[in-house]
Amino acid sequence: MTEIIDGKELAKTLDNEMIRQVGQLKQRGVVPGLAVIMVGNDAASQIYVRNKHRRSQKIGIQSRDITFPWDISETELLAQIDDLNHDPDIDGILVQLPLPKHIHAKAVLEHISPEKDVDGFHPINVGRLWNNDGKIVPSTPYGIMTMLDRYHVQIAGKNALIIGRSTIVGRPMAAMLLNANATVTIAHSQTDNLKTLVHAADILIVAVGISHFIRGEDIKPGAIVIDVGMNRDSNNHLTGDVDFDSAKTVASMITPVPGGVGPMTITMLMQQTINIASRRTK
Ligand SMILES: Nc1nc(=O)c2c([nH]1)NC[C@@H]1CN(c3ccc(C(=O)N[C@@H](CCC(=O)O)C(=O)O)cc3)C=[N+]21
Ligand SMILES: [Mg+2]
Repeated sequence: MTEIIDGKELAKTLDNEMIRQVGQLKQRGVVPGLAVIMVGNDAASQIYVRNKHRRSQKIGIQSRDITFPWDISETELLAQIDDLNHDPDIDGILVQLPLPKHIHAKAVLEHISPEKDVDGFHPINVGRLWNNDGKIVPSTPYGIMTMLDRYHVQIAGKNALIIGRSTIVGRPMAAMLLNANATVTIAHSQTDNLKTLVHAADILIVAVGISHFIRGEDIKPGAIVIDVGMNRDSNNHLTGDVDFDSAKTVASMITPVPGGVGPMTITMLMQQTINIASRRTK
């Protein structure tokens, strides 16, 4: 029987665990604070920021949304980050991506204090993760690791294939699976013989941004399939990188889209804000 990994349901379970954690912090006088900076008014980003705000309120995290017009200068944006870096009420700072072309995203991300970099995109946190000493790590792969853990997937010794090498999913996913003792392969658009690699994968993570890129016939029977894709079809419905219906008949466990990886990304953002707050000393 194929098991559906229900990210939405697991997110609810973890919300309740976080509500308790926040309650304990409040007894110490600590309220976790998350600042989300959005530049411009991209519709998809607005929905995502609103979801984060709602989830924060449910859990008891103080969330501060800061929106700037599309034409804000890089200097102004950096000044806002300086303020938040020094604000004792703020534990986590997230700058919603993508940023406008005239702003150097790399300079902005590197300006965030590594101790408040709740996305885990700062080079210090990237280095810590690859040293198997991660303190704050990217939320999407962390959410995937949490799903694998809570569904009791054995990772050590398994062939894990990640398709996609982005800095927000593929690369940190590889580091986390390596840290968990998988044998890790990263495939990408230049990879030869992808079909052979996919057929050998016990754990398959697909993050390519192409609807139905992987089908049931591609997969090793019994594989665990994690779909990171969030594509919009012609009816504006969300579709994954995996053809769920055919893959479901071959995989032993599989994540749906929506309701799989997406809800867990926000969950891990919240969890890490709480983790940072719990390290406060005063
Ligand atoms: N600095 C930064 N950090 C991010 O983590 C970040 C970002 N910028 N920019 C945009 C993307 C996108 N992203 C999503 C997270 C969760 C869902 C999510 O909850 N999806 C649900 C519902 C989606 C729906 O129905 O529209 C699901 O998959 O079931 C979606 C999108 C985080 N991002
Ligand atoms: Mg740019």
